[in-house]
Amino acid sequence: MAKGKNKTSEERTNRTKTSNGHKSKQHHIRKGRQENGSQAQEDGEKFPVKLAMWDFDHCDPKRCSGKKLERLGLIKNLRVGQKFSGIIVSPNGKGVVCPEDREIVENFGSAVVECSWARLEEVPFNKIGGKHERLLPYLVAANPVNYGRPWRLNCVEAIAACFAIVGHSDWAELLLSNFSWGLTFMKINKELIDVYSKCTDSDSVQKAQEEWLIKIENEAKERKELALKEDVWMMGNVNRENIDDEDDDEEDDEDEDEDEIEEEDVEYDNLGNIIPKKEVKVDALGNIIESHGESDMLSEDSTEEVEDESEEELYDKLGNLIIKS
Ligand SMILES: C[S@@+](CC[C@H](N)C(=O)[O-])C[C@H]1O[C@@H](n2cnc3c(N)ncnc32)[C@H](O)[C@@H]1O
Repeated sequence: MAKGKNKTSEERTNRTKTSNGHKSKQHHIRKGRQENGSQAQEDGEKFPVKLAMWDFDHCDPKRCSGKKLERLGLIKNLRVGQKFSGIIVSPNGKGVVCPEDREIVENFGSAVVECSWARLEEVPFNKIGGKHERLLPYLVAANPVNYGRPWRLNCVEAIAACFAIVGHSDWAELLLSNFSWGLTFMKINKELIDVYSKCTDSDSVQKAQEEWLIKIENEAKERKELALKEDVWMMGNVNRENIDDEDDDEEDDEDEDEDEIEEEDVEYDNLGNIIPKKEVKVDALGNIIESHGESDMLSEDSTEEVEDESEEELYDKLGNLIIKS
C-alpha cells in the first residue's frame, strides 16, 4: 500500500508544524488508535484554558508529553517568532510561578517549550516566550523518563504544576489524567503544592521553596544519622560476636592448655594427685642430656617423699645396697 494511503482525510489535514517548521513527528503514529479512551476524547470537550507549546522536535514522539497533548487536541503549536500572552513555564523564566499568576492563567492560559533538556542551548529563547516567563519552584518529576528528579518536569507536569500553584489543582488533575503515571505527580508533590498555593508572590514561593529544601536536607541528615546508628548497633552485635569469638578462642586456648597439662605434662599418682611428667631433653643421637624430673618440678612435699624413699635405702661401707628383709 502506498505511503499515506491508509490515512483518513481528517488525519492528513490534521498535520501540524513544529516550531522548527518541520512536520510534527507525531504523524508517524496513527491518530485515534493511541488516544482511544483518554479522558479528553471521552469528554469531547476542550480544555478550560488555552495550552500552547513551542515544539523543537527534539524528543521521541512516543515518550513526548507535549506531542501526546497535541495528538489529544489539547495543546496548540506556536511558531518561533510568535509570542504568548499567558504564563510561559520556561527554563528561561526569571521569577517562579506563584498564586498571583492565577488571573493571567485563567485569562490567557499556559505555554511550555517542548525541547530536550540536553539541547536547551539550541532553543532561540529570544525569539519565543512573552511577558510572563516563569520558572517552576522545587517539585519532583513523576514521569517515566525523569522519575524522582527535582525541577526536571516534562511539559504536561510543568503545565499541571503551574495550574496547581495558582490554585487550579482541578485543571492539573484533568490534564494529568491523560497519562497513566500522571496523577502520581500530584500525589508525590501534594504537600509542597499545598505550601506553594498558599503563598502570594514569586518571592514568597521562593522563600517557601528554600525552607522546604532546608527541611528535607535536615530530614536526610537525620535519616543518615539514624542509619549510621543502626549500622553501629548492628556492628555492635558483630563486635559482640567477635568478643564472644575471642572469648571462645580464649576458652578454646584454655581448653587446649588444660588438655596439654592433662595429656602431656601431668601424670597421676595412686591417690589421684597430679604429678607433672618428666621433661626430657635428648641430643641429636637421641641420648638423654638433661632431665627436669620430679625433683625439679614437684612441690616441696613431693621432694620430701623422694628423700623419704632414699632414707629407706641403706648402703654398707663398700657402698653396696643393703636389701631389707
Ligand atoms: C525541556 S522540556 C522536556 C519535555 C519532555 N520531552 C516531554 O516529554 O514533555 C520540558 C519543558 O517543561 C517546562 N519545564 C519543566 N520543568 C521546568 C522548570 N523547573 N522550570 C521551568 N520550566 C520547566 C519547560 O517549558 C521545559 O522546556
